[in-house]
Amino acid sequence: MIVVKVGGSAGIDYDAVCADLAARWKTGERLILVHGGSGETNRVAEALGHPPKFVTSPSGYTSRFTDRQTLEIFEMVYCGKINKGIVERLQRLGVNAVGLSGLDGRIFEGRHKDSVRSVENGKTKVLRGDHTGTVEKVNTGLIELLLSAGYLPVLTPPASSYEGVAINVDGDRAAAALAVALKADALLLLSNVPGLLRDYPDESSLIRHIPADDVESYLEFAQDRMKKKVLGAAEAVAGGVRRVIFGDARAGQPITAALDGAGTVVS
Ligand SMILES: Nc1ncnc2c1ncn2[C@@H]1O[C@H](COP(=O)(O)OP(=O)(O)OP(=O)(O)O)[C@@H](O)[C@H]1O
Repeated sequence: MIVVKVGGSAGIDYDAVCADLAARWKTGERLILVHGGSGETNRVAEALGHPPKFVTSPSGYTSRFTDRQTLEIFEMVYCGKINKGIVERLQRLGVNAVGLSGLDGRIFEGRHKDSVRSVENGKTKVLRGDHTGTVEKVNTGLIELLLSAGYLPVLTPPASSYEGVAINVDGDRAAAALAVALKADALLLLSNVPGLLRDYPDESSLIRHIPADDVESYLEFAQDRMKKKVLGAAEAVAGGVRRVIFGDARAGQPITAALDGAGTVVS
C-alpha cells in the first residue's frame, strides 16, 4: 500500500499526478490519495471578502486560523472544487475514484482545539473560536471497504472531532497517520518543491536522504509550512512506515519519480 499526499500550493500539476496514479492503479498497485488545497482556499477566501489569517505558534509552527466562516470556505474548496476535480480526472482516466473528507465515516478523528496561541509583534496572544485539531485516530473500516470493492479513495481534511465537529487538520500529518494505520510501505508527500531544501528556495540545495532515526533534527531546514511535512515524516517512520519521500508534483510522473528515489527520501 502506498499513501500519496499531494499539496495544494501554486504550480502543482494535478493532471500529471492523476495520470501517474491511474497508470499504477491499473497495474494492480494499491494506492490512496490524500490532498490539500491551501492555495485555492486563500484565493477563494480573498474573493469572498474573508481573507486568510495565519498564526505562528510560540514553537514556530504556522497554521490557518479557522473560524466558522473560514471552515466553510475551506470545505467548499477542499471537499468541493479540489476533491471533485481530482475525482473527475481519475474517472476520465478509467479509475473508479471516491472522494471523501475525514468527516465522512469519521475517517480522521481528533481533539478539537478551540483556542490557539499566536505570536504577533513579539507578543503571545490567545485566539478563540478556532476549528482546528490534529488527527489522533484513523478509522480505516470505510477505506478498507472501498479498497476491497475496487474503489480508489481520495481523501481530504477536515477531520471530525470526538464530538462530531468539523476540524481543520494538517493534510501531511493526516496522511502520515493514515499510512501508519494502513501499515503502508511508503508515504509520498508531493508539493511544489523538489523536496526538503537545505537552503530554501535554492533548488540545488536538495537534501537527498534523511536517516529515519534522525528526522527531527532536519526541522531546522524547514520554514513555516514545510515543518509540518517534516513532522509528518517523523511520525510516519516512528509508526513503522519504512519510506517517506518528499517529492515534486509540478510535472512529469510525480509518483513514479518519487518512488524511484527523486526528492528527499526518509528511510
Ligand atoms: N526548506 C524547505 N524546503 C522546501 N520547501 C520549503 C522549505 N521551507 C519552506 N518551504 C515551503 O513549503 C511549501 C510546501 O508546503 P505547503 O504546506 O505550502 O504545501 P502543500 O503541501 O503543497 O499545501 P497544502 O497545505 O495545500 O497541502 C513550499 O512551497 C515552500 O514554499
